[in-house]
Amino acid sequence: MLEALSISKSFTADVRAVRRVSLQLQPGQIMGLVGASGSGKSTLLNLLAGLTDTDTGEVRLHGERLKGPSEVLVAGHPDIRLVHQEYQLMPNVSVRENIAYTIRYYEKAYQNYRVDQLLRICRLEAVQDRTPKQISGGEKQRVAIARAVAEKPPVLLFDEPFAHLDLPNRTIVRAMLLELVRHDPEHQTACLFVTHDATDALSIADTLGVMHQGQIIQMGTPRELYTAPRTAYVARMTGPANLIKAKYLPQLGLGTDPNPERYACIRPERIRVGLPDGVEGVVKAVYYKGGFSEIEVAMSRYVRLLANTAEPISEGDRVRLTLDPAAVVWVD
Ligand SMILES: Nc1ncnc2c1ncn2[C@@H]1O[C@H](COP(=O)(O)OP(=O)(O)OP(=O)(O)O)[C@@H](O)[C@H]1O
Repeated sequence: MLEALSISKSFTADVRAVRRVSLQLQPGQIMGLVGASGSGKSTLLNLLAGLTDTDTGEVRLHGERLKGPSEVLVAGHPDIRLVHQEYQLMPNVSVRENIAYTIRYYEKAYQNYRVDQLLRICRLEAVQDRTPKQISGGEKQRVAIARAVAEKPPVLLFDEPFAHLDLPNRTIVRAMLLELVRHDPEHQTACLFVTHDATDALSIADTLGVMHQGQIIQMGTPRELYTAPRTAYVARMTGPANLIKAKYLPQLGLGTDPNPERYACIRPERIRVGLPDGVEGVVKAVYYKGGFSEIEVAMSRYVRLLANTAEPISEGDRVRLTLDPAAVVWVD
């Protein structure tokens, strides 16, 4: 198990990149951390991997304190693999050799078996003899993951595994991570990844944390964070959200709060479109999403709402929206 006990890291007096972060990562668990650019995600990963010294607090692996780079000759720990955004592949050898390199001390027959298995899971069989220069960004990302998991490390850390990938590649990488982490009963890997986009995190993480200004401000299951965000920031980081001041709720057919400036969060899919008793508004924008359209509706001078509809709809149309009181979550 990998544990962070109130770890902090400052670069200068006013750049406190990570502030008193605590977490526990168990074997077989996939944890996602979502945060905006600069929220401290990469710094936290480096602290957890033993590649940066903590100022205060400690990281523990299997119950033992992880030494920082100032205390050891070679920074890091053999049981923890960190996959960077830059992939760090060896440029002049083939994909196959890149993957085999991490398990070069194993018997040849096992090496071949394991590399074949990873090439298959990561869908790299067709490009195995090419060098990294001759493959796409998505393929490079998959080689980097294959390399990291080859030796079945107990802890895998990923910096933005889905960044720079197109939709088909995101889907492949997502399925790969699940297969590699979950479907090997003998080697339960603990996996943590950071991302600025919660879409993938919501679908594969068992536990999701939201980072803001160096702190994890809320942690729970993806469903908990999506349906019960405690702050407006968590609501926005985990998906599309209507954040409406309490004073505007009565005009939308909802009860209000004693504090008129308090925000209510309502997810777009909780708003019904087109019921006869709804409140009327004017469609200002239509974003086609495939199975449905997200529409932006002006309800008054001060209130615009996002809602979803599968019906054909155009800018300028008048629509009626019905807000379910049970869908309101008060946030700070
Ligand atoms: N080596 C460094 N020296 C000084 N400041 C740093 C250093 N590394 C990071 N920072 C600062 O620490 C804060 C957190 O940076 P970090 O890279 O951890 O954020 P991040 O959430 O990973 O961002 P991104 O998503 O843009 O990669 C930022 O304000 C950054 O400018």
